[in-house]
Formats: sequence, structure tokens, C-alpha cells
Amino acid sequence: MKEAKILVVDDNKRILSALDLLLSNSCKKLKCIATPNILVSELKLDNYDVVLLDMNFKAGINTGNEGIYWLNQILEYNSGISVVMITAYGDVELAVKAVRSGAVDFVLKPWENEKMLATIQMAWRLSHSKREVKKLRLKENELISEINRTKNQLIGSSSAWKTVMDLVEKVAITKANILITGENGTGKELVARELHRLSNRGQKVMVTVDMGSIAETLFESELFGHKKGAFTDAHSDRMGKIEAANEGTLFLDEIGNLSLPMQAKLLSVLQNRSLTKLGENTPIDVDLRLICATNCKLNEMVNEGKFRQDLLYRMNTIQIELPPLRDRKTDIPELARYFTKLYADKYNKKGVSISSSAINKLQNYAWPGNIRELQHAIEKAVILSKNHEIGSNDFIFKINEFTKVEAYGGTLEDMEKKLIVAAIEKQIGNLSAVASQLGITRQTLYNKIKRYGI
Ligand SMILES: Nc1ncnc2c1ncn2[C@@H]1O[C@H](COP(=O)(O)OP(=O)(O)OP(=O)(O)O)[C@@H](O)[C@H]1O
Repeated sequence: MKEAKILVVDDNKRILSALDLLLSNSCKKLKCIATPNILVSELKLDNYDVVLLDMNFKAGINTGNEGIYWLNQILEYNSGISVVMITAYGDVELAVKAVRSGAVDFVLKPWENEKMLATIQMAWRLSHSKREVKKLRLKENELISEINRTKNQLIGSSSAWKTVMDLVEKVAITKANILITGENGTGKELVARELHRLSNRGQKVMVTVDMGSIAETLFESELFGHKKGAFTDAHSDRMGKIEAANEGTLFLDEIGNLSLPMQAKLLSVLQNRSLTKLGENTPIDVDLRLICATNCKLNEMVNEGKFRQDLLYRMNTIQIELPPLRDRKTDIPELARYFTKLYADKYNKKGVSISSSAINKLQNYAWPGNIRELQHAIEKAVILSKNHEIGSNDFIFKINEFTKVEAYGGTLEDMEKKLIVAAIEKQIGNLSAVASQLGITRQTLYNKIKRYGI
């Protein structure tokens, strides 16, 4: 309470001096005024936390209505101020009316000093927490608009890409849950961000959870949150990602990695629109828009008993299939120029451009790692380039059966497996280098190694 700024408004001089005596040494600022007419102008001069307000000002009129009138004036000016009413009459009805109108408490005259101090202390704490909450809300809004400010650059004008973007625009504003499918690096996360940005939740947060990078043992607490003491390492309460996405969008990337028990829990959240934290019994309501992404064939996983069909139905009201880069080769020139400029700016190599022969070479490569692989290849070329123009020799591709798609007759999965094996051999088992070469994250690489039994 040493930090509190308190304003006392009472037309009884004896009351003012008694409160002055009681409070002046226990708070940061104390101001006593004898008329409420200057109340609001006084509030404008400082950030008061607590106002002690008499309920009756006019001699002879003690209906308390004048006190309630001034209470409303204070709250209209700043609803974060805690108002404690002082009344000489033990009129509970009147006090209740004041509390219903927004006062935090009331004190009857004559008061006990201990009780008065305890009431003011509580009122100060309340106003302090209201301010903190307001500050955090403003900060949250600021952070969200900062995240949303950078409109994602979704490059592409091929007909395959336009079909995707038309669908994105159509479904973004609906409440439908969406499943985005496509190979690694085709832009699933970027499309999810665009769906969120264009939705009516765009001003709220989109929380992303990469199911491929969370250890199985941490899934539950990561998604659902936990109460302190729920398990050995739960040293404090934790909000789960699902709750954090409340009123916004929850993006579950690599959803194919969700274990069956977790699938059951997620399904229950979607059906009941509520979740229960680990170590708690009471469910919390949540209002979510769910977007999931995967490069797995979920239908096959359903047939194999690895994925729940009822969850799949809930998730894929709308499915958006992203084309691999080799099916939208006409977008490569635009993407290549975009990434060249991006990295030329980033690495302070202004003016570096990419030649048409280089672009031609890029268009003849199969890009198993899709846009991410193209992006990394150009980043590397920009960093290493000695000239103002990146030429075709700045890109070295091993044209073999794995990369030259036209020459390969196997399934996509066979091709992916062989590519991974070839990359592991080339990088002599250095998995970070393998992930970087293939344009995927290390976690995705681990998942694939496990899946293909390499
Ligand atoms: N249309 C596009 N225009 C510009 N950049 C793109 C486009 N699509 C994807 N990218 C870039 O390619 C990279 C990979 O995209 P993203 O992470 O969205 O792919 P993903 O399909 O989610 O990959 P993964 O399956 O590995 O998680 C990102 O750096 C992204 O910015």
C-alpha cells in the first residue's frame, strides 16, 4: 500500500482530518477534498488507485443517490479506480446498491482503523491488478498486430497455385476446420497463417504447435497445460497451447504424429469445446478454429488403425492440397527473384540478381524439398556469389534418378526414402547437414528415418 495514491472525498472536515491522520504515512499520496464538484478534475491530475467516497453530501438528504452519482462519474472516467463508499448509516440496501454499481466495498462510520486499513489495502490491490491486466491486454494486442503486420508473401501465379489461393480466400472467413496437406516445404504453414489473417479471428493470436518436435511424454502438458504439482516436474501452473489459442486459431502442424491417446483427448476438446488441464478436474471452455497440416496420408493411417476416423472427420471439413513445386514450375522464376532480393538485402549484397540461365536450370530441377529447398539453394548462392549476377554454375544439382523426376517411375515415398539414404551417405551420417541439404527440419528428418526404418 506504500505505493497507493488515495483520494478522499467527504464534506465532513472531521472525517477528512481523521483519515488524513490514519493514512498519510501509509501511502504514496493522499489528497482530501471536501466537495465532489472538483472530483473528476482532481482525478485528471494524477493516477489515483483508490477513492474513498462519502455517500451523502447534501445536509438533510441521505438517500445516498448523490454518492452513487459521483461513483458513476469516477468509474466513467476510469473503471480501473477502486471506489470505497463511506456511509454513516447502517443501510445495507444502500451499500449493496453502491457495490452493485461498481464500488469495491463500503465502510460504516464510525469505523475501526484496522478494518479501514484492510479495506483500502484490498481496494488498492484490486486496482493494481486491474491496471496490470489492462497493460497486459494492450501489450498482447500490440504483439498480435506486430505479428500480423508482416503480410506473408505468398508468391505464385501458376494455375495450380491460383486454385489453392481461391480456395483459401473462400474458406478463410468460415468457421470450418481445415486440413492442409502437401509435401514438406510446400508452404503449409504459410497458408495456415494466411487463412488465419483473412479470418474474422485475424486480430487474435494463431498458436502453432509442431507435433513433430514435441517429445511424446510432453504432448499432454504442452497441449492441455497443467496445474502445479500435477507431475514431478510441474513446478508451476502452465497454460497449454490449446487454451492459449482461445478465441484465435490453433495450428497443429504434422498432425500425423499425434498418438492415439492424444487423438482421443483432442477429439473430446473439439466435441465439447472445453479442456481439462493435467491435475485439474474442472473443464475450461475454449473457442477455437482448428487448422491442421500434414504430409502423411491420413486416410491410410486410418485404415492401418493409426489415426482415428472420427477425428479426421472433425479436422478436415475442408481439405486444401498444396501442389509440389515440380507441379508449378512456372512459379519458379518469380520465387527465385523474390528469394534473391530477400537474401541480397539480408546479406547486404544489394544489386545482386539472378540470370535467366540460372532460372532455367532451377526450372529443370525436381525440388524434392519444394520451396524450402529452393529458398535454401538461393540463400547459399547469394552468400557465395562473387558477381552481381548469380549464374547457372552457382547451382550444383546431382542429376540422377532421384532428382530427375521424369526419369523416375517409383512412388513418391520410394523416391523420398532413396533421397534420404543418398543424402545420409553424402553427408557421412551428419544428420544436421542431411536436414539442411534436403531443406527439412532435423525433427522432420528424424520422423522420416523412423517411418521408413532407415
Ligand atoms: N508461396 C510462397 N511464397 C513465398 N515463400 C513461400 C511460399 N510457400 C512457401 N514459402 C517459404 O517456403 C518455406 C517453407 O514453407 P512452410 O514452412 O510453410 O512449408 P511446410 O509445408 O509447412 O513445410 P513442412 O512440411 O516441412 O513443415 C518457408 O520459408 C516459406 O516462407
